[in-house]
Amino acid sequence: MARQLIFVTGNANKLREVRQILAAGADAATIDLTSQALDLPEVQGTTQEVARYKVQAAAKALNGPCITEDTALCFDALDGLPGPYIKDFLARIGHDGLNKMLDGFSNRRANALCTFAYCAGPTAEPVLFEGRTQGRIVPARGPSNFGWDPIFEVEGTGKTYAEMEAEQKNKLSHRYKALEALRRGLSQL
Ligand SMILES: O=c1[nH]c(=O)c2ncn([C@@H]3O[C@H](COP(=O)(O)OP(=O)(O)OP(=O)(O)O)[C@@H](O)[C@H]3O)c2[nH]1
Ligand SMILES: [Mg+2]
Repeated sequence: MARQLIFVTGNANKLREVRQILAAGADAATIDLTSQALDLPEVQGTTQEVARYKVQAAAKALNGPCITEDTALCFDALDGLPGPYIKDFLARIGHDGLNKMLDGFSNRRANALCTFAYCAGPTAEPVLFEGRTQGRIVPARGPSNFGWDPIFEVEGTGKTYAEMEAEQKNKLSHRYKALEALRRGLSQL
């Protein structure tokens, strides 16, 4: 029987990709997803601390099981920053500003890190599932429909996420890899 899960997110783009990835999976029937947008505090810390805190707050608010997702964009030259703070950086300095941040460095490598967190209920310990995709930061190319997609060129493809069709992004993305880990992990819980 399919496991019923509430995905707590306020980000419609994340939800769309998660639904697409689940629908394309071989075992599409194993997760039955609904979603809810809750305004949750997001603490500062490592990506893992942010993820744990957020899913626990969501499970308390819902008084039941749920998943949350956190996406970090980690620059090698900045030892992983902006990381989980990418949302504020993007909102304040945009694609150009993020590119300029790296102009003083020879290394423009970055990785996109997706962390799904599952929490079984208000007092349960969160379980985390990560997926990472390597790339580099480039001047924006492709449609600006989703966050920093136009400035993240995926290693080995010559394309930014924004230049890819949904099918291509959803087969190699940080979110796809984390969702695969979540699927495997949940089947063992
Ligand atoms: O170009 C992109 N391609 C992606 O694949 C992607 N995934 C997330 N993001 C953006 O990175 C920040 C993460 O922040 P975030 O994880 O806290 O998300 P959020 O606050 O929007 O939603 P949520 O916390 O309610 O789930 C936000 O600005 C998101 O829009 C992406 N941008
Ligand atoms: Mg958020």
